[in-house]
Amino acid sequence: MTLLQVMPDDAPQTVLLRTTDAPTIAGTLAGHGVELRHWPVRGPVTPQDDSAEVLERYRAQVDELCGREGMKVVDVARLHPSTDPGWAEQAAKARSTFLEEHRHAENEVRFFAHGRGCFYLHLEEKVYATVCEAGDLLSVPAGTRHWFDMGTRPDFVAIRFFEEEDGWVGDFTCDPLARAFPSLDALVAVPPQPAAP
Ligand SMILES: CSCCC(=O)/C(O)=C/O
Ligand SMILES: [Fe+2]
Ligand code: NI
Repeated sequence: MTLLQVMPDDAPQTVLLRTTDAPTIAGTLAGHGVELRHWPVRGPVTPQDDSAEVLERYRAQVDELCGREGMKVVDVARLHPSTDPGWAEQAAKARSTFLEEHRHAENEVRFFAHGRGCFYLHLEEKVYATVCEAGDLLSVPAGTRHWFDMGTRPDFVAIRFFEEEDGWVGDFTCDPLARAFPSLDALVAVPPQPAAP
């Protein structure tokens, strides 16, 4: 389930908002220029399905988005749990790549075709932890401070959209704050609180 948890950037244990309500999530993020939309999920993705086939399933939406937003490069980032020796080490290395706060020179546009991951968006003086799941299309404005957690057991397939070949390159802020915030595993382990009457 898509989830948003908002925390002050200087008090990671203080939860200002925690919601799984899709309109509330989209509305809260839209107030900061971040778009969260949904595409219908076109079937499950298994580790055996190749990336070109996954892209082909979303061809119409991908082409429309590229035309509208001037995206020229599309790729598929993915990781699935495996019993292969060395997988845990490979997963930990992949995870650490995105765990430090960074910015990109272009919009970060990602569609989850499978699994989940959490984008932590550092907007003004708050952190918006946004857990995306299959069907979520997130668009984060260029220059937004953020980091990404794929969890200790990464399982996701994400279509990535770039304006330039090197659009994925991050400019790291060297701010260690990311380490103080709840991980993806911790965020999804907490059951949603009932709404106040
Ligand atoms: C879900 S795609 C991998 C994460 C990524 O591309 C990125 O830039 C995270 O900040
Ligand atoms: Fe990023
Ligand atoms: Ni998987």
